[in-house]
Amino acid sequence: MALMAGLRVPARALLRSGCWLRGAALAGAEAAAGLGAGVRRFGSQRVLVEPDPAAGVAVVKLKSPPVNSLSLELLTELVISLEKLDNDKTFRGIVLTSDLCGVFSAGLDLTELCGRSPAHYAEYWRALQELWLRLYLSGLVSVAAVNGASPAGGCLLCLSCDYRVLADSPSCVIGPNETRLGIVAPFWFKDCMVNTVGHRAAEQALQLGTLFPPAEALRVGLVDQVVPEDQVQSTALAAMARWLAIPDHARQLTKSMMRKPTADRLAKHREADVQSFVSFVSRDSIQKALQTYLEKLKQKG
Ligand SMILES: CC/C=C\C/C=C\C/C=C\C=C\CC(=O)SCCNC(=O)CCNC(=O)[C@H](O)C(C)(C)COP(=O)(O)OP(=O)(O)OC[C@H]1O[C@@H](n2cnc3c(N)ncnc32)[C@H](O)[C@@H]1OP(=O)(O)O
Repeated sequence: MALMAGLRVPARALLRSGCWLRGAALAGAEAAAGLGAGVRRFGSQRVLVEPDPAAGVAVVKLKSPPVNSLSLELLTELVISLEKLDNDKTFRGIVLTSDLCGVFSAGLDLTELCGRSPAHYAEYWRALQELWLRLYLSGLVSVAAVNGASPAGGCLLCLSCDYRVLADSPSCVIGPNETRLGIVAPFWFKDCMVNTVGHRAAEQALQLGTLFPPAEALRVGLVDQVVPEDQVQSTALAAMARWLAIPDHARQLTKSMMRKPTADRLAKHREADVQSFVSFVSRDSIQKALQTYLEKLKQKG
């Protein structure tokens, strides 16, 4: 741990801030490329939105150090940003990526699932459902530029997008590792897996809690492209251009036809799903398993 301005800041977070410095340099490059002129970044504390109105695309960056775990705050801020972009006719597509080095998203924030009240668990789960439904059914083209590890809930975010580009680095693992924590992915995560990689591959990955390295993720169809780390965003933007070449109304109706039945399974039973989660996560055995996992993570650090 390093001490900074009276706050305990993990050394890893300071290292990752190297990415933010690189981000500042990139901002200069963007300005030089014309993005700066009259185009302003917006967003919130944990979600940075870099709009390119001329292209109709916004790059949405998760920036909740140290690992972009999906806290209630991050979920809420992401929903708000997506809603804003969905309702703004300027935009036809988003690239979802991470502003941190080496991590796309660590999945659900385990501190939200440990030692809290049933009311808190319910609020948290509703926020996660809201984010998934909004992203999964968004009329915008969504491309995930997966520039870091993306376990469990991080993988769900990627699967909710239309297209996935993963960085070719051994640390960039992606997959549904829930069972390894002693927990169970919700049925709508399972459905997303099945829709993406097929029943057999999904069943194996979900039961075994597999975290796929890039080449395996590509082979199984969990991601669509694997490219060198420094080409993830440009490749995502190139993919976006291909998707944007299709008329919106035809693509959107097709997307809805493909995805609505899956989304409706949750939309029609949201409250039952909340209650099922609350009773599952409140069990002593699950609380113990989550605490133990969280402690192991902290000791590793
Ligand atoms: C009946 C059924 C009904 C409904 C469904 C029921 C239940 C479903 C319930 C839950 C579903 C959950 C899905 C999930 O997403 S669970 C989360 C799974 N995520 C993980 O396993 C990832 C764990 N993290 C890592 O593997 C690594 O941190 C990493 C690869 C992402 C990054 O590695 P680094 O070496 O770069 O960083 P670390 O040193 O490991 O971590 C830094 C720091 O961050 C803390 N942390 C990491 N991950 C999480 C997390 N997910 N939540 C909270 N905090 C996390 C870690 O402890 C370190 O903290 P300190 O700095 O030491 O304090």
